[in-house]
Amino acid sequence: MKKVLTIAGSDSGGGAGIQADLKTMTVHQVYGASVITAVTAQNTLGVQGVKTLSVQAVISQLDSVLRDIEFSALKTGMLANSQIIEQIAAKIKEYSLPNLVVDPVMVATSGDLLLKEEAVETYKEKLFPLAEIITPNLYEAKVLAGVETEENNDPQVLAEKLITYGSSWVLIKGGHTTKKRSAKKAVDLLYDGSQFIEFEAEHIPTNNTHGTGCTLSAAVASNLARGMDMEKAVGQAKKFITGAIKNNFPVGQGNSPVNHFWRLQNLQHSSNQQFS
Ligand SMILES: Nc1ncnc2c1ncn2[C@@H]1O[C@H](COP(=O)(O)OP(=O)(O)O)[C@@H](O)[C@H]1O
Ligand SMILES: Cc1ncc(COP(=O)(O)O)c(N)n1
Repeated sequence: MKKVLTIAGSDSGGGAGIQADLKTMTVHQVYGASVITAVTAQNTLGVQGVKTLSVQAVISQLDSVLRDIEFSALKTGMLANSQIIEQIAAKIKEYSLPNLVVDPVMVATSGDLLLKEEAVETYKEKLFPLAEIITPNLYEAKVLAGVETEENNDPQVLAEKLITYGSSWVLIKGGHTTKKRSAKKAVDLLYDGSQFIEFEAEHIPTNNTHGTGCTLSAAVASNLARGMDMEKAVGQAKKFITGAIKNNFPVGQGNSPVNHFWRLQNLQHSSNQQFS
């Protein structure tokens, strides 16, 4: 079985972060290991507290797993600050880890900040050049491109800017343009510096989208670990997240997480053609 590592924050509510990643990896039939960067006190209503671990604590977890386990892919989620990003980048280089998926998490769906502002430059300088793919949402893409005005919402222009930071691929997620309940499509844009590929799915009119970004990037990492090329890995991950949003179920009193298990239910009830 292929092994995949997530380096991210813990969501006590179980819908995003490390918890979403491990559930996603499990239903993709890869072995998931985790390095925790921060512990959030979080539920479906929002983030009530954040305790970021010391750089030493993060690196010691990373050394433990990297000395022992061979990973076919890894993803990063909430990295909290620039010191953590810098040290993680150094370790990824040291161990020549393959198939790095960077989800540059900045803000939770609830609006709570998960990254120090000064860390944006460190992402660009240290981590993106090592990444196979970066997966910002539209808001994150604009911050990373240094674009703040409303008129610069064109994902193609943003992708062209972000690819210059050195990742092999950029995926700009369309969830934030499709938050409006009237939206018909949820479109994500993949770019490798020469070709734009759009992934289109039906837009599901719901607020129960907690953990969508984490889940999508963990699915991409799992698919890459299983040997898919980037276009297929993203295409399958997009189908997975769409089903997970569609099949959400009530969890707490706020915005429910996506349903990671729909794929298991689906596997039980179908001949598994869709995911083979
Ligand atoms: N309401 C929705 N209906 C269908 N797909 C959605 C919806 N909201 C988000 N998505 C999809 O979920 C994935 C994560 O996107 P997004 O929500 O923008 O990321 P993030 O959680 O990082 O903000 C993308 O593939 C996006 O198109
Ligand atoms: C620990 C942690 N990591 C990431 C997110 C972002 O997830 P989302 O934007 O989908 O709520 C989160 N809420 N908590």
